[in-house]
Amino acid sequence: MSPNPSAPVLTIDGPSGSGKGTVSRLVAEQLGWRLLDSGALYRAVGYAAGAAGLDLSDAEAVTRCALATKIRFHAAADGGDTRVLVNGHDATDELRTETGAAAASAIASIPSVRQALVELQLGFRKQPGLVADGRDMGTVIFPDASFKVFLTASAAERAKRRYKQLKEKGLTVTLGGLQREIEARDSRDASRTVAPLKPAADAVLVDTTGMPIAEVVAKVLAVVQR
Ligand SMILES: Nc1ncnc2c1ncn2[C@@H]1O[C@H](COP(=O)(O)OP(=O)(O)O)[C@@H](O)[C@H]1O
Ligand SMILES: Nc1ccn([C@H]2C[C@H](O)[C@@H](COP(=O)(O)OP(=O)(O)O)O2)c(=O)n1
Repeated sequence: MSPNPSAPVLTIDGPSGSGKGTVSRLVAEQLGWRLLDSGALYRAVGYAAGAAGLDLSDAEAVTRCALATKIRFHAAADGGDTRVLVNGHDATDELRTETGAAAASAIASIPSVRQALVELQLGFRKQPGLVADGRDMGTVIFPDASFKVFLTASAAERAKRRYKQLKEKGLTVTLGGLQREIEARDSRDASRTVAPLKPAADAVLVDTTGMPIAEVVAKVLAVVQR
């Protein structure tokens, strides 16, 4: 099936740990729509560039790498996290680390790398609809989306959520270290010149601090169903 520019799109943007991934997955399930985890694309390119020994600030080399990297999503056989295959290698676990996130954020500030990933992202737009999770879904990739949400939460709560999530995955992290990493990443994502992290003018803002996931999902579904 080819992309369908008339398929409805719900964009869910926001900073790290605001709940985009979790909420996008649940909302896509409820609506029966497809899902685009755009962060996983940037993580995959950062990973491929690192594996190839590239300097992550070398715009030309990383852009060539972004164009050449084969990224595939596969539903996990046990119903767990979707697996991400990078050039045929299941890199899901490496991609979810904070090192993977920092590499993604670094290469994501290169305009030609972002450009290299545009077509791929547009290709996810198919009937019956798409939930697109990221930083610039509502501002740059799908500016004509019918439904746009921007999730936020206090920096302290986002760091606590990420801490719990990574601990549960068995990773060694400290709360203070994570909070610093998340703040550095948010500040880089929000201050870059191309496609910075910011709400689209027509996005509905939802502050999820202290809000249970089910309530966030209900609020987002209400945006689509109103
Ligand atoms: N509203 C919420 N309240 C409590 N925990 C949440 C909430 N939203 C998400 N989480 C948890 O926080 C962690 C990070 O959420 P995630 O969806 O990966 O965020 P993002 O994609 O924005 O980085 C996950 O472990 C998730 O279960
Ligand atoms: N649409 C996107 C998605 C992610 N990025 C970059 C910036 C982010 O710090 C990294 C990782 O994004 P990801 O959504 O996977 O990270 P979080 O789950 O929010 O911590 O990729 C981006 O620049 N544009």
